[in-house]
Amino acid sequence: MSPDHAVPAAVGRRRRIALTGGIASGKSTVGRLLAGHGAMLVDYDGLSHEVVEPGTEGLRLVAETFGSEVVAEDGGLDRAALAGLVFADPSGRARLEGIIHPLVLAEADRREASAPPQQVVVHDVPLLIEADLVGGFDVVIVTDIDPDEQVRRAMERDGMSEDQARSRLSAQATREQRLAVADIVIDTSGPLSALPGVVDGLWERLQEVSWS
Ligand SMILES: CC(C)(COP(=O)(O)OP(=O)(O)OC[C@H]1O[C@@H](n2cnc3c(N)ncnc32)[C@H](O)[C@@H]1O)[C@@H](O)C(=O)NCCC(=O)NCCS
Ligand SMILES: Nc1ncnc2c1ncn2[C@@H]1O[C@H](COP(=O)(O)OP(=O)(O)OP(=O)(O)O)[C@@H](O)[C@H]1O
Repeated sequence: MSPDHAVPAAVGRRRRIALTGGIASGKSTVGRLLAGHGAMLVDYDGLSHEVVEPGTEGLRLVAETFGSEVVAEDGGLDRAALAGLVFADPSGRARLEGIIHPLVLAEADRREASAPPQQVVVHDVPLLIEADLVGGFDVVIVTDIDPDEQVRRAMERDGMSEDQARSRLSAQATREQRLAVADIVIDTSGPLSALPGVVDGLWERLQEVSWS
């Protein structure tokens, strides 16, 4: 955790925390550990998959926009085919985001609305900066590692080629842009085994926030 970033006094009823970071920077791992402490976790990547499941309006709109080549034989979304299109083409990516983001944001609101008033709600939002969502949260947590290590981890976790990993990275905000909006920075460059202890400290720090 960076000592340079003070946690601000928070506003609002529920304790709304944004957890962001670039691809394979460790967001989901930190999010799961926070959920283990009692936070409600709203996983935007997970929601972005749910809103295009077979039979959804989301999948219908994506197929209408990008054509049958992005629909797999089983009727589900061919995610690899769609990734190949949109990460090579910013205008295609903007069209996809125009379909997916409103659906994800509406569902995220619904999930949060089911939480009790004092609940800490952690929104795992990969594109917090890109989608201009920073202002809606009490605290912004950023998972941070060197971009070359992100590429290595994405390749190992997802079986991506280096080109594929780098094209996702270049579709995202820069490390500097993220650090500029962070209230709390979690350095995930260490071993995975060190992260539970780091998140224990993070949880304690969140208890000290003066929520109003
Ligand atoms: C193109 C798609 C089908 C590729 O699917 P795939 O299973 O390979 O990736 P998945 O959705 O699991 O995302 C993995 C990671 O890729 C990165 N990523 C995803 N979408 C984007 C995007 N539009 N811009 C930049 N990075 C992105 C994020 O770091 C994310 O954590 C998918 O990423 C997608 O639908 N993207 C648009 C929706 C979106 O913006 N999702 C981000 C969270 S709301
Ligand atoms: N110290 C560490 N902290 C977090 N993750 C680590 C660490 N060391 C290795 N990893 C690995 O890095 C990979 C990426 O982690 P994770 O899935 O949490 O990232 P993410 O930011 O949620 O990724 P994405 O946005 O692409 O879904 C995982 O395979 C994880 O096990």
